[in-house]
Amino acid sequence: MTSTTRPSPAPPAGAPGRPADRGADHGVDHGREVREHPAERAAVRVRGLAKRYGPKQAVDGLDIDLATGEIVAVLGPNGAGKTTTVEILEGFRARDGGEVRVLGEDPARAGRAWRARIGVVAQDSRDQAELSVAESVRATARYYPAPRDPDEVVAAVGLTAKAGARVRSLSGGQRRRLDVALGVVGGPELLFLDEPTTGFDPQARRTFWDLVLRLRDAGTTILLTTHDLAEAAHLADRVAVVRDGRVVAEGTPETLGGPAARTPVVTWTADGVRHTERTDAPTALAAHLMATAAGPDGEVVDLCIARPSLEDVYLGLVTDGADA
Ligand SMILES: Nc1ncnc2c1ncn2[C@@H]1O[C@H](COP(=O)(O)OP(=O)(O)OP(=O)(O)O)[C@@H](O)[C@H]1O
Repeated sequence: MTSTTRPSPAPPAGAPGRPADRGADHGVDHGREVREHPAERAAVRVRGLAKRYGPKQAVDGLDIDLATGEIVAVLGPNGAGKTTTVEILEGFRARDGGEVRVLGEDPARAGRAWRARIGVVAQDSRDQAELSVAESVRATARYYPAPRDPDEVVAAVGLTAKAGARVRSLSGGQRRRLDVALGVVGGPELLFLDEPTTGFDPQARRTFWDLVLRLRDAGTTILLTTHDLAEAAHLADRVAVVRDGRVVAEGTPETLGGPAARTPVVTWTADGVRHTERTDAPTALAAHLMATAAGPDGEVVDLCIARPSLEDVYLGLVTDGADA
């Protein structure tokens, strides 16, 4: 990820409603299925986004949509163009080409009222180090017309015990939780979460996931970038895989990559050799192995039948030479 430090989202606006309708129609664009949403349900609509840094085409014709009230996880290898894309959607970076609508406006021209409707949890934020946790959250809440209760937000991210501690004294994971608190205290309609659980311990990560799902259930639209495939599988309604500056696959965590990518894999050991076979009939193969490859005790050694995980499918999509 690039190490740009973005300004905190700020100021006031008219209080927005937050419809929770998450339905969507479907269409086809550039040979890839793209979900089309009626304008009033589209929180984000991006077509043909392009951004170049010198000779590097960082974003190269990227299309993505988010319907109001859904969580979309953007996945992709280092340097794929995720952060650049997100920063353009947040209005913190200019684009070279393409159409972008975020909450109905072009981020390149949107003003303070629009900014107050989005929340940003960036990767790197180091301001407010001398304030306490509670002071920091209250100070940020004051920028917004309809903020959440700061104490409730501190509790929701599990920092009540640290409410009086100075920000600079927090551990890395605690600081990340505070970042999340600062991103959501304004009550955003659309929340950008950039690798939000980096440095969280497993329990804190679970607590955070619950918070994100509660925000989604209350109608918040969430764009999540993460390298944590378990996080994407747990949280996302849809995932989009970015490679070389464009979306090469998208779908639900259960259907990404299509049926072929989900073919079960049977592995077993015979005569000291590990075997792997992909088959749509794993039970029949297991029965065959039991009849032919079982040892004297009737066991097939280390027999395992598994459906490829989201991580397996993702790696197939982003590995060099993969047919995406
Ligand atoms: N400010 C910049 N100046 C020059 N090149 C940049 C700049 N920001 C990003 N790049 C380059 O653009 C490409 C896309 O970077 P970006 O940070 O968007 O990728 P990413 O998908 O977010 O990566 P990561 O997963 O590592 O965070 C990379 O090749 C990166 O080196």
